[in-house]
Amino acid sequence: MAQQNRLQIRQVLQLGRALRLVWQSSPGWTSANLVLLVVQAVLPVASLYLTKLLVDGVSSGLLLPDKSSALATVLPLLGLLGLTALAAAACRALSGWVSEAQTQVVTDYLHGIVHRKAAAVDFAYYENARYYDTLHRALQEAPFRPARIIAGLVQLGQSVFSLLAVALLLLTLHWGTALLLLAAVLPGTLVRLRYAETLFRWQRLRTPRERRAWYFNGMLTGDSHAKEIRLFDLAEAFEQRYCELRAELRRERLQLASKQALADFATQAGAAVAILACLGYIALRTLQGGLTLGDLFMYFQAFQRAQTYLQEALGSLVRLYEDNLFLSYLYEFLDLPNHVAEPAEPVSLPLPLQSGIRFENVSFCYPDSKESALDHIDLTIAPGQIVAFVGENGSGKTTLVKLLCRLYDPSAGRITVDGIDLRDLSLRTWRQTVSAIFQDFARYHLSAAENIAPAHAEESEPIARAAQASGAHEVIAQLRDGYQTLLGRWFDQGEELSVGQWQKVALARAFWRDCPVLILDEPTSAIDAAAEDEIFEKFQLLAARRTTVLISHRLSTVKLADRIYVLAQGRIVEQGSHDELIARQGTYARLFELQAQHYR
Ligand SMILES: Nc1ncnc2c1ncn2[C@@H]1O[C@H](COP(=O)(O)OP(=O)(O)OP(=O)(O)O)[C@@H](O)[C@H]1O
Repeated sequence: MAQQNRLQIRQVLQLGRALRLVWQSSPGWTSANLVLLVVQAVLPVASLYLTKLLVDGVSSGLLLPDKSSALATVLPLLGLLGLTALAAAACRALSGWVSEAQTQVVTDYLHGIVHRKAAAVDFAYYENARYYDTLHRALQEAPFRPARIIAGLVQLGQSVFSLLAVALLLLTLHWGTALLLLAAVLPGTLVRLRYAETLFRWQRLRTPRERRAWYFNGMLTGDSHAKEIRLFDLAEAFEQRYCELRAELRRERLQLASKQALADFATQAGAAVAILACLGYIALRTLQGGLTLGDLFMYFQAFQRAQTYLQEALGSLVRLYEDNLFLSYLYEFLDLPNHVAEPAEPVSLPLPLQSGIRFENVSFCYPDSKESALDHIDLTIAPGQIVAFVGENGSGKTTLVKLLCRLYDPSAGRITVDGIDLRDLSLRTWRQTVSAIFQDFARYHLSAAENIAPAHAEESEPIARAAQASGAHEVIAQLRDGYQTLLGRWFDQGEELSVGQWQKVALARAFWRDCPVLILDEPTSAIDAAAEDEIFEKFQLLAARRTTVLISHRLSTVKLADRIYVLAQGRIVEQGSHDELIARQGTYARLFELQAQHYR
């Protein structure tokens, strides 16, 4: 409990971090907001004082024989009051506009921060459910909490400034009024603080269920499951599970909302009692002749306003506390550590490669997993060599290339390139050295050219060359606008491709980056046999200068590799050229024979 409290206090103390974010995103708008804040605080007090002068002017005018002479006092006061009201209205409008503009800027800025972090965190996080909970909470809270913090701070500033001004006025009546004010507002505020904490804790616990509900929602409304949902008649079952989850969350949220309603009632009731006591005192003093009618009016108003300001100030504090608690979700996300770390002093990698890539006794176990996915792997990939990995599902082939791409670091052993540990190269250097296509390749709903070279779509020649090598050129040439055609059906004018055509485009992307190391994880699984043959014919030319790692279940493709490694349960069980492995009559030969039978 004490630890929890300490944690929460630390979170609240991070208000500085929220303010820094707001300031960094929009210094100009923040300054404008501050100026408006001060002006808006002063205007109501000026208006109160002018009203008092007006009431006193009118009441003393009533005693004069020539009533019209009182107009000389009253009319300018009326004019000033009108000007004050006008200025207050202008400030309110301006303040609304400034706040809106600032909210937009801060929200976009925050999204930018989240995007950069999401792209920079270890890939491992994307294979971890807890990360998605954290990301989900950050995405839910990041866009609007800082804007609410700004609004809360503006409100707090306005209320505190106005309160100070009015409190000074009230103290001229009696010091006890300040105590009455506090007694009116404090208890309800404390209850609301408690409620904010309860809500925060609940929100944290509900994330997995909420994400599950979103998952069903996504399946019911997205395109990736639309076929199966119709064919297997899954809509009703999924809808029911969605509704159950939502109903459970709704029930819990409503319980919390009723607690909040109680807290609000406590605030209001306390305030009503205090107002009555104070108003009674002011009326009594006026009847006793201690106050003029103008004073009566001014103090009545001042007390009511002070009570409103105090309530607003404490309400803003509660909201700030709550917003800050919820912003801790964003900080939790932004502070996620990377385990695949950049070296303190990166070593440079001279190209072309000399001795090649070595796995030295490499073992790997996925985080939260008990079984090793790779077990004491030792192998060498010479520069310019085509090396293939084969093995049954789950034998560790993709894990091996994930390590090679440094999406993960080995749990034991090391991977070297020309004798340099991968961990000593800067991530950027290594990732620029490697190009890859994975089984779950991406389909960008962008133009065909952007699909091949996402950030260099204007480089038409190398794009076309890569597309020719992968067989994508023939596909793209038939599209309405060639390389400028938008692919996919997400956006208007987009043209959908078949799975194999998409794969050819993804393969072109891997070819386009003229990197010394090329990784092909099931690159032609959806491509027809004739096209595959052609691709690999061109590919041998293309790969001549490159070190290539190929994963494929099609052993007719694997045949072309200089060296083949057969994996089973994370270990290398056979290795050699195609002919050597066939001669050995082991697992590879058996698998090859099995596949060949289908074609006889
Ligand atoms: N993110 C992960 N977290 C935990 N375990 C994983 C993860 N990814 C894969 N594994 C496990 O690691 C082992 C090796 O998986 P890997 O994907 O490397 O196999 P593969 O040989 O590429 O299989 P396939 O031929 O089906 O693509 C499997 O037992 C798998 O269950």
